[in-house]
Amino acid sequence: KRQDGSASAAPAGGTEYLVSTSVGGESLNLDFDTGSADLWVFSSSLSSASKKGHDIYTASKSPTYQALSGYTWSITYADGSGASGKVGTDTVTIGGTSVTGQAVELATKVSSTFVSDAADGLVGLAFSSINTVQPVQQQTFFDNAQPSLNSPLFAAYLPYNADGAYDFGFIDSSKYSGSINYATVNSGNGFWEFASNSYQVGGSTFSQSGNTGIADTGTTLVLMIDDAVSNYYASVSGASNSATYGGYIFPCSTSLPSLSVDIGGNYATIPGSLLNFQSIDGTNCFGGLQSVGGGTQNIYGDVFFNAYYGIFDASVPQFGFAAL
Ligand SMILES: CC[C@H](C)[C@H](NC(=O)[C@H](C)NC(=O)[C@@H](CCSC)NC[C@@H](N)Cc1ccccc1)C(=O)O
Repeated sequence: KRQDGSASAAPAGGTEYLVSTSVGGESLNLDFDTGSADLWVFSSSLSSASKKGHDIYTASKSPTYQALSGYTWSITYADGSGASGKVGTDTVTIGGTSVTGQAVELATKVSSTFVSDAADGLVGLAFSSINTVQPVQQQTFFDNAQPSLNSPLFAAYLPYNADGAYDFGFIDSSKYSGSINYATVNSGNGFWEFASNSYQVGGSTFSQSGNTGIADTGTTLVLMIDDAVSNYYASVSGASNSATYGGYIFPCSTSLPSLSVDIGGNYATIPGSLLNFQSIDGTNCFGGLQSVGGGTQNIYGDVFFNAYYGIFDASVPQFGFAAL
């Protein structure tokens, strides 16, 4: 099948990776998000204030756009951000993979964080069961593309501070080293979710039995339960949980321990060097591991993918990971 392809993902300000995507022949920089299932774009229907700094999709300029009249969407994300609007279909092309009749969700409202964010919208790559379109739920780009791919999978290559890629339909052996470990995915909540029963800080092992992990390329950091976060920073000299900065900070000169997380029975190890997210003021730095806020779902975001090539395989479904 000829639709396999790779799309380049550029790091935007260190907080996300954006992929240049063609929607009805119009080019937009979209955030590929394995933690949600709506493909939505900044549209001409937004207020001019909301459009500021963004590429905009104008349905009337696309010869292939078809309105789905009366259809709406509305999404809320874990960080409190959200967007809503109307729906149509159009041809969406990502790298070498093209889907005709893809549901394209036109934002008529976006929350303030999206206005200031670099992305011109999101491509949801979680399971279509959590797509928010009403009255008829729509399929993700990946679900629509699957029949034309060699294998029903895509892979995320998101190296630190360097251009990455999303590979559709194939696993690129030049993008990782060693072997791939796989975890069985439970798609019951609509996520690429798997068992994550323990973790290691430096050489110490801690249990979090019954907890899960979610592979979420749309989340910047690694977000874990409070116990894991406090156990980690207990071994970071000078660390403190800052209300001002909304998370753990520490002296930038501190060397950080590695963090290993159990993914379906195998550990993935994130080196300490990747867990210093960014400098706040030259003296203190903000950690790449922060609290998920509650519940038993850990979110393994871009900081995880900075260390591992992630394989999202719908055939089982399963999540594979291999060291970069
Ligand atoms: C409060 C919202 C809860 C979390 C839930 N929403 C979700 O789970 C949505 C689909 N997913 C998300 O909020 C998270 C995964 C949460 S795991 C429980 N991923 C998507 C997020 N990274 C997208 C994003 C990208 C860039 C900037 C901001 C946000 C719901 O609608 O009920």
